[in-house]
Amino acid sequence: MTVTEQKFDALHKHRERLGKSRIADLFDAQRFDDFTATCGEILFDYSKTLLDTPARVALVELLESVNFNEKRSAFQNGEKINTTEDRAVQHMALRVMDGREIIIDGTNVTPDVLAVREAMARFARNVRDGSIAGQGGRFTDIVNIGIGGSDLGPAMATLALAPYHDGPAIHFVSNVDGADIVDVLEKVPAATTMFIVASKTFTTQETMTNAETARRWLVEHLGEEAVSNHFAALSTALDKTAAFGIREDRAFGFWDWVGGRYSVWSAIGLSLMIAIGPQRFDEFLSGAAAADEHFFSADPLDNVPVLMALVGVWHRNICGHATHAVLPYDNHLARFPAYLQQLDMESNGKRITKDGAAVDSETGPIVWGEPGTNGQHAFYQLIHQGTTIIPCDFLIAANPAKPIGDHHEKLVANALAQTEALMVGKTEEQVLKELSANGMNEVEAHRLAPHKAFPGNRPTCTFLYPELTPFVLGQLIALYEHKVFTQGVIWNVNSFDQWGVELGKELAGELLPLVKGEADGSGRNGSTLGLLDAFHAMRAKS
Ligand SMILES: O=P(O)(O)OC[C@H]1O[C@](O)(CO)[C@@H](O)[C@@H]1O
Repeated sequence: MTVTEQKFDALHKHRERLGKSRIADLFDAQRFDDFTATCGEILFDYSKTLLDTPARVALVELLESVNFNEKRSAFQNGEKINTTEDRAVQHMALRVMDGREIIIDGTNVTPDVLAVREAMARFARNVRDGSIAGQGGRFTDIVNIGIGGSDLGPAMATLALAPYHDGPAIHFVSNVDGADIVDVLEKVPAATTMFIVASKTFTTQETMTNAETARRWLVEHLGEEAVSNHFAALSTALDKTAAFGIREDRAFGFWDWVGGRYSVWSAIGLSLMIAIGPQRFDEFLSGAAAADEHFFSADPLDNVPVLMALVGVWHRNICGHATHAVLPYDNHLARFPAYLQQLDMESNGKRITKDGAAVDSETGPIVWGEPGTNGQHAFYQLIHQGTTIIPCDFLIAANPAKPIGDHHEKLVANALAQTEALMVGKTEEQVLKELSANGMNEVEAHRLAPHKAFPGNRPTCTFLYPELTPFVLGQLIALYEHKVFTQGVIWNVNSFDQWGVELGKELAGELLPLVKGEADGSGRNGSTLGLLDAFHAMRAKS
């Protein structure tokens, strides 16, 4: 047994020791202080989990057994930790605010980072004040065309920071489904619309198809000469942006050490910067930088992303919980769960270790979620009474984005009520007592009681922050990024590649001629052939 296997084994023993213990029974006067940590003004509460002090000690020992400090330093120092693509991983360099040196491959990348950030800020300011204008005057609408990390980050953050939005309207087009771009083109005025083509590789099928469609539409409305003024690009492949016809001074670059799902801090954040202005964008970066500082310096028990990771490993590997729900009680974070799906599942959805062997423990959980209170009236039934235990993250702002009446107090009361109900539950005896107090006869009360009882003992973590400012949003995202990194270290997987998306892309390329009816499918499986035949028959009828 390796040392890490021994540590996992010890954790399983802690789970056995805790047996049928109730989370609620772990509470004493100290537990809240002891099982919370802060990153700046963000409070992370993991006291409503079935972890006690000895189990937590064992989790920290697990972390030590994988040489976490050494691996975190390698990450921080720009070593090529993305070993299957031979790349460093340094999205933290994009949020350096003090001009400090960041060395990658022997070169200080900070001057280039700052130069692009400054060029973006100039461009954003000029677009916002109208000194860069379209054929019809000041740009009223910006359409970001991108997918995955080139869409989810800016789309999530632009919605999250809606209260700070004082620039032109921003639209996001990602899907190759023509409905996505057509819906947007139907509502934007060509003469005052700018298209930002966001693609790290500038080869992604969905994005390039949408970009070509946007280009054709613009040319139809305004003529070929409009393209240079109505298009910008964000990419690591500046040769390709030029080939598309995008002016050099409208193409903003970044680097291969920025993963797509970690790229909102780079030029990919341009649409967000145009929405909220460069100063607010800097605050967003500063929040992430503050979370970096925290992650790279705090001791494990004070380190929020490390604790998030350890709690997650406890739930995934030791308790066997396969999914993880993210439940923002903050409507502007509606896209946060989708953003985290890519961040977490594309990073740690792996079955092979960094050494090329099959993993011997479960890796990334299924991440999902919706804002509260909406989810309460949809899927919370299963979280409370279903057969699967789902650890949840609740996110709560102390202050509302849009104060009105007592909405916010009601929202917060609901969030706290859910975490309490999930932990405490309600026994059949309690239900029986309530029903008979309400005058129900005994037979009927006994018939209903099992349905109305809640098992409780369902774990939750809560993030409480003063208000969803650009700074806090930057912090929150970076905390989850570093959680994902830490779990990747524990599972010994490469959190920075995504080969699992390739096969589907290849097959889509092969199938396109069949879908277009330009080739026959001999040799393909019966289901795909059957579906193709049915598809062509339906198309022929319409
Ligand atoms: O920015 P690009 O190169 O268009 O890629 C978009 C997305 O596609 C992926 O490579 C997965 O298909 C993501 O990792 C990435 O964010």
